[in-house]
Amino acid sequence: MVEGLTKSFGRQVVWENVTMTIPAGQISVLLGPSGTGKSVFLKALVGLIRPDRGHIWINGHDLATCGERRLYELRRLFGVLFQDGALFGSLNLYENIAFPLREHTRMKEAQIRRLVAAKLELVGLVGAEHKMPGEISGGMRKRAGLARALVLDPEIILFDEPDSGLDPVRTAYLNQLIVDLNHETGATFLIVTHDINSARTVPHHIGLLFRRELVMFGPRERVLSSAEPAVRQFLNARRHGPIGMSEEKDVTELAAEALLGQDPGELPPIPPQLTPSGGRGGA
Ligand SMILES: Nc1ncnc2c1ncn2[C@@H]1O[C@H](COP(=O)(O)OP(=O)(O)OP(=O)(O)O)[C@@H](O)[C@H]1O
Repeated sequence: MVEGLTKSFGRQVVWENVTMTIPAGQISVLLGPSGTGKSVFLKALVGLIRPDRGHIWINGHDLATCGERRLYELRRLFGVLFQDGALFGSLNLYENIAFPLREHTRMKEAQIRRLVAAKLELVGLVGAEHKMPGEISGGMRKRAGLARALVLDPEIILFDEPDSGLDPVRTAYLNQLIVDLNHETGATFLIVTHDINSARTVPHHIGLLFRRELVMFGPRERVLSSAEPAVRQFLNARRHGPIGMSEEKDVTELAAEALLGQDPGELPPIPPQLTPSGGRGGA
C-alpha cells in the first residue's frame, strides 16, 4: 500500500502524492512516458531511494520511514529483476543465483545447490549453470536474473523493463513465464514496461504515471477501455493526445490538434489476458 508518496531531486518533482494499493498475489503493470520516474518508483519501493513524503506500508511496517535495520529485513521480502538482469559478470550463473543465499542466509552448500537447481528449472536454464553472463543471450540473462530474484522466495517481485532488448518471440516466452511464475508462487508482481502488447495482455492491473502523478491505476479492462486522454493515448500507442514527442504537449498544441479535429478513433477490442500454461516451454 503506497500512500501520498512524493519524490523530488532538487527542485525537480519526479512524482507527487502517489497513492495505490498494489493487489497482493496479482500482476500489476506500471506505464508512463520516458522520464516520468518509473524506475525511481521501483527504487523507492525497495528502499534504495527514500521518498520525501508519504508511506509504503508492507506487513504493517512503513518502509518509507523505518530505520536501517528494519529496512534490511523488509528488503528480503522483495525480489528485483533489473533491466539487463544485473548479473555479476565475473560469476557463473550458479554463483550469481546463489549470491543472495550466501549474503542473507547461513545455508550449507548442499541446500544452496538444491535451491539454485530448483530456480534454474523454474526459469528453464537447466544445464546452463556453468556459463558466464557474457556467453549467453540477453533472454537467458534475463531469465538468470529472474532466477536470482526468486531465490529467497520473495513476496513481492519488481521487474524493470523485463522485455527491453528482447525480440517479439522471446518477449512472448518471457511474458508466459511471468504469468506462470505468478500463478505458481502467489507473489505480488509489479512490472515496469514500455511494451504495450505486454501491458495489454499480462497484468491484472495497470497504472500510468504522467505529469508527475499517477493518472490512473485499476483493473486491466477498465484501464484499457478508459477515455482518459493520456491513458487512451498511451495504451493505444497514438500520437493524438496530451503526450508529446519529448514532453507533454502545451495548451496551444492541444488546441491546434482539437481544431484540426484529429479523431483519436475507436478503441481496439480488449485482448484476452494471458493465462497460466500449466506446463513450461523454453525460450
Ligand atoms: N539519483 C538521481 N538523482 C537525480 N535525478 C534523478 C536520479 N534518478 C533519476 N533522476 C531523474 O528522475 C527522473 C525520472 O527518472 P526515471 O529513470 O525513474 O524515469 P523512467 O520513467 O524510468 O524513464 P524510462 O522510461 O526512460 O526508463 C529523470 O528526470 C531522471 O533524470
